[in-house]
Amino acid sequence: MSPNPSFTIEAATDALHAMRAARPLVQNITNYVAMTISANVLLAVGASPAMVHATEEVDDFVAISNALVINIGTLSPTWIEGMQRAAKRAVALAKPWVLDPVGCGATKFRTDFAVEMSRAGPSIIRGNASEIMSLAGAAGAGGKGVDSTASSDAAMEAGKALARASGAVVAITGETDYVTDGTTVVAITGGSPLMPLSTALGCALSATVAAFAAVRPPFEAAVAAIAVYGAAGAAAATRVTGPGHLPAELCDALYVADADMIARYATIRVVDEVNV
Ligand SMILES: Nc1ncnc2c1ncn2[C@@H]1O[C@H](COP(=O)(O)OP(=O)(O)OP(=O)(O)O)[C@@H](O)[C@H]1O
Ligand SMILES: Cc1ncsc1CCO
Ligand SMILES: [Mg+2]
Repeated sequence: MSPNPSFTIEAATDALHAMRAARPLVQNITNYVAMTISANVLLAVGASPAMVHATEEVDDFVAISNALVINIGTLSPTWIEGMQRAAKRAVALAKPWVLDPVGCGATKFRTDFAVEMSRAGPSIIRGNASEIMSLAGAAGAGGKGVDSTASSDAAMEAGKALARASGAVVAITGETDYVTDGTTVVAITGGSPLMPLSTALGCALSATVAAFAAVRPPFEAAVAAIAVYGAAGAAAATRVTGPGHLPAELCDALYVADADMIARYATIRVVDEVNV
C-alpha cells in the first residue's frame, strides 16, 4: 500500500510551515498548571497564544481567534459557563476547537462535563489513554488523577468508538500516539518517557494541535502537530539529564523544528485504513 500523502513526514513539515506563516491566534481555556508552558510552546512553534476564559468575553474572543482549546484540568463551576459558551460560539463560527478531557474518569463531576463537551462538536479530542477510554465509556480505563495507567495501544478501539460517536478526530497519546477518525488509524512515534514526568506537556500538545487545526483539516492537523511535537520532544530529551529542563529544551527544539528533525526523530504510519 502506498503511503497516504496526507499522513507523511513531508505533509507534517508542510503543515508546520503553513502554520508558522499564518501565526494563528489560539485561544486557550486551560488549566492553571498548563497556562505558561502552553503559551511558551505555542510561541516557540510559531503561533500566537492567548489565555482567555471569562464568560463575558468568550463570544468576542472566539470571533477573533483562529482556533480554540478547551482543557478541563482545573475545572470549577465558574469556568464551566465560559467553556460551554466558547464551544457553542466556535461551532457557530466554524472555528476549529480541541477538547482536552484532563482527568476524565477521576470524578463524576469531571467525567460528566467531559462527556458533555465531547458532544458539543469538538474538531479534535486529545487525551491520554485512560482519559480517552473513560470518555468512551470503555472498561479498564484506570487512571490516577490526571495521569494515565493504561497504554495507548489498549485505548485504540475506545478511541475509534469515541471518534464515531462524537464526530471528532480522536488523538490518544502515550508511548505511541494514535490519531483516528473512527475508520483510519495513524500511529506516530517520537517523544520520550521523560515527557509524562514533566507536567502539562500533554496540555501543551493539545494547544499545538489547535494551532495546526487553524491551517489544516482536523485529521491532518492532529497527525502533523503530534509528529512535530514528538520529534521535538525526542530531540529535547537528548539534551537533558532528567525531566526538570525538558520544557525549556522542548521549546528550543520546537523553535528550530524542521524537516530534518521530524524525519530523524518521528515516524508516521497508517496502521488501519478502511475504504481506501
Ligand atoms: N512513554 C512515552 N514515550 C515517548 N513519548 C511519550 C511517552 N509518554 C508520553 N509521551 C509523549 O508525551 C506527550 C504528552 O503525552 P501524555 O500522554 O503524557 O499527555 P498527558 O497525560 O495528557 O499529559 P498532561 O496531562 O501532563 O498534560 C506526547 O507527545 C506523547 O507522545
Ligand atoms: C497536574 C494537573 N492537575 C490538574 S491539571 C494538571 C496538569 C496536567 O494535566
Ligand atoms: Mg493530560
